Amino acid sequence: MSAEQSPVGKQPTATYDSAFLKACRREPVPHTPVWFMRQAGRSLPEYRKVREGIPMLESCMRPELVAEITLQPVRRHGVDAAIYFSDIVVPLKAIGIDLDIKPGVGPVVEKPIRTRADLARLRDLTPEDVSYVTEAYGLLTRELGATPLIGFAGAPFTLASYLVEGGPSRNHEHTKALMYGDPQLWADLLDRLADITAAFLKVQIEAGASAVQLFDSWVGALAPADYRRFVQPASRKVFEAVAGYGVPRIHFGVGTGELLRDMGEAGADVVGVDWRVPLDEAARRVGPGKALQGNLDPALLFSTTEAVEARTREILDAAAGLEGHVFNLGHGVLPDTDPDALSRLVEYVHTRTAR
Ligand SMILES: O=C(O)CCc1c2[nH]c(c1CC(=O)O)Cc1[nH]c(c(CC(=O)O)c1CCC(=O)O)Cc1[nH]c(c(CC(=O)O)c1CCC(=O)O)Cc1[nH]c(c(CCC(=O)O)c1CC(=O)O)C2
Repeated sequence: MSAEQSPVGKQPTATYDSAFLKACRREPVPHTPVWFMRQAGRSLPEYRKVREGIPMLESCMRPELVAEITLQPVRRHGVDAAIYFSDIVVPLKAIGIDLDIKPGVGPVVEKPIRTRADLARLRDLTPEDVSYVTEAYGLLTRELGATPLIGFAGAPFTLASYLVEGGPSRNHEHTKALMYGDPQLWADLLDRLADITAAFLKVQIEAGASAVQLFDSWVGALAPADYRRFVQPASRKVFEAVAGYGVPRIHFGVGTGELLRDMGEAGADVVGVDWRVPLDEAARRVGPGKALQGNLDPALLFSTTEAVEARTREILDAAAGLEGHVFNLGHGVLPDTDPDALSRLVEYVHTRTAR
């Protein structure tokens, strides 16, 4: 690791000059960088082994375990970036919301948030609430050398959906009932969540995150006009709060083909695209001045190597004219994915795009 300091914070120059961060900044790259959402986790036997008997949320609070799990896919696949091992509900747990991650279900909130009185339960997040995060970043930045570490958080809409529904939801009916029925309470709820999310991202950047990704996984459930009215102000507040650090800000959601421009305009430097929109079309929708990330259908990894490579070539061709491209899946690695298929994919993208 170089002792030289980069233009951004305490980041070593070798990290600043990595292919991943260059692509995010829309600079020329030696090869297209690759990482995968959910690259750590259940697809890896070494993850299942170290997680044995430890509940998900507890594992997120043990710095040594977090560091080990975060490093596993970097060692195995040779990806161009690590993503901090955590979950989008960790900051909510840290401020005392009574929630758990139930195996096979996902995050479940004991008492959903639906009234003005409930808002008082959403207090500010302080660095002390998540001291284990700062500690784990310290371990990780030492181990990772030049490999950038991505921090992340859930966006206000997606967090609100979990809090209002009380768990994962297909139709978001309680969330939408609140949003349309009491716009002022909704705006106040999203504003609270924006402050909590911004504070959580700041902790991660100050501890060494080289980039951050804001997951608005479920916002594709909204029409563009509703997105702009009910969601964009809070997402913009999060992005503005971390703008001064100068680290790339990635914004991602599923089924967001109609929202790509608005999500970019919320303040992202890099817009994540799922598999439903080809990257050249996504670039037209997003407009100039932003890099794109994506977008292989994660289910394709259950097919043949030939099928994966054929679709990957199409993606790389569609990305050829982009200002910056980070290769990723269109959503997270599915739990039963063959890890060797992921390793082969990294190798394939690197070889195909070597300049
Ligand atoms: O309802 C669902 O489909 C998933 C809900 C669910 C969440 N955490 C969860 C679950 C249960 C599960 O995955 O089985 C619970 C959860 N979160 C995570 C894991 C580990 C794994 O997937 O094997 C797990 C499974 C826990 C276990 O091992 O039992 C870790 C996680 N969540 C997340 C991330 C960030 C990333 O994707 O890279 C990461 C870190 C991955 C890494 O370090 O490589 C983010 C996350 N968690 C969550 C969401 C909301 C979107 C969604 O609901 O799909 C999102 C954002 C997204 O993936 O779009 C909520």
